[in-house]
Amino acid sequence: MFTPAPVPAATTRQAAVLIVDDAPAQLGLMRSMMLQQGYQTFVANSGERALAIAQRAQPDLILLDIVLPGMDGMEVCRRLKAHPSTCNIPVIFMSARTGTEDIVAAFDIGASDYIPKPLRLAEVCVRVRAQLQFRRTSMSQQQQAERLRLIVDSMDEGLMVIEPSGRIQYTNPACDRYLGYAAGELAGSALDDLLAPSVAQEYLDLFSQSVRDPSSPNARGAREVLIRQRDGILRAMDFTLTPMGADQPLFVALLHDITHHKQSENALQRAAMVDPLTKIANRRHFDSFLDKEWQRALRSSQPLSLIVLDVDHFKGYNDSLGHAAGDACLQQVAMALQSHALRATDLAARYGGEEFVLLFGETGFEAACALAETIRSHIEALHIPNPRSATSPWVTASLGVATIVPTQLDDIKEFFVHADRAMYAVKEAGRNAVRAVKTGVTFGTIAAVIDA
Ligand SMILES: Nc1nc2c(ncn2[C@@H]2O[C@H](COP(=O)(O)OP(=O)(O)OP(=O)(O)O)[C@@H](O)[C@H]2O)c(=O)[nH]1
Repeated sequence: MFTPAPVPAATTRQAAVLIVDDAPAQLGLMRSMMLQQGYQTFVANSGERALAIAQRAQPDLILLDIVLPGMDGMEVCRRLKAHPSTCNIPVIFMSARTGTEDIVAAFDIGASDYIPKPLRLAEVCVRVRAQLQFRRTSMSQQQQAERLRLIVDSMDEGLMVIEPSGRIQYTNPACDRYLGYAAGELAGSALDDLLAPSVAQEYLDLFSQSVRDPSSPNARGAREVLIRQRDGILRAMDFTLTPMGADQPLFVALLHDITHHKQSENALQRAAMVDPLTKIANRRHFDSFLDKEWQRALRSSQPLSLIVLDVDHFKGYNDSLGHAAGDACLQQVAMALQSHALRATDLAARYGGEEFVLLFGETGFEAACALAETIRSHIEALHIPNPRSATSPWVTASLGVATIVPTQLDDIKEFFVHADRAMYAVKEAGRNAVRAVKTGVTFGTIAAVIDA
């Protein structure tokens, strides 16, 4: 009689085999052989029992006789394959029926192997071992695939698999979440449904270049893009693209949401442009705004007007009412100024201390003088008491206005100096008034000073 050598423990550890046969002698023989091989064994002498044990014990393999009392082996196999908890257990049939039809039918219902009876024990052993080995390999592949799926599903970064045509093949849950889509909804969409046409086209060019020449260094790329969410809102993302190197040319895009980063960057940028006390534009913002408007006026030959405004007797205000009241007063003045600079080409700013500036694009001399006078009377009408002022019981301001139609021969600093000088002239003349000057080569080299 054949006595197979036990298989090494490492390959048989914990492998459990269910043997199903209605002949007790056969069952006993098979069992001792499987035990000898180092397998854990379960036995059943009917189909019903086999199903119950399979469900409960979850063996790694079932050796199944076809001819059984009651439910036959074929039906047992059919039921095992129909049940989610037993469908992956390999079934090896053992039968004296060796006709082609029987064998084909067995494989058709999901058998993994078919051993003819009378059994040759050595053959049974190697077939069992081969099936267990195959199961172990495919289970570890499944586990690996499952682990990868879990990683991709739980990633915080969005992931997209894209075909060279720009068709999206797969998106992970983070990507769906970022863009507001249901699971699987994005599969089949085109990249240009999500990106601006020019950006999508750049990627399509990159895809075809990468397919033509996979070693091309440009086939990878990380950049900041705006991606359209399902609701149409654009979202800033870091988009990193990598060719997958699979049989089929595919690209993996990683999406990292930078909306918050962008928001704080924008907030920082805004903060850098705002005066912290009055919340209107600061000097730096004003200077760059003046530069831009100057260039625009140069191109359009439109007039540009600048008002320099200084609060009168403000030292006295602080000295009598305190620095905190002084701050509140500057805030009120700032709000009043802001309310007169409403167009996109206007800007009111705190230039420093109690000095403010206003720029009015496309605004001529008369309009600027009228505006300055409105602003002066607005501040006076705030009726902020200034007990130490020699000019008025209320807080007042002195305003200098300069208007220019700039040319290449004019100087932006000179323009500012003219407005500043006009303001100082008001101070010298008694404060709480407006003085205006037309300046620059267009109006003549001598500035015309006009009391408004
Ligand atoms: N409360 C407060 N005071 C400020 C601030 N910045 C500047 N000042 C004060 O503004 C005052 C300006 O005083 P001066 O430059 O002497 O001018 P003035 O008293 O307004 O006199 P005239 O300009 O000649 O009418 C100083 O006392 C500064 O301390 C500020 O942010 N808050």
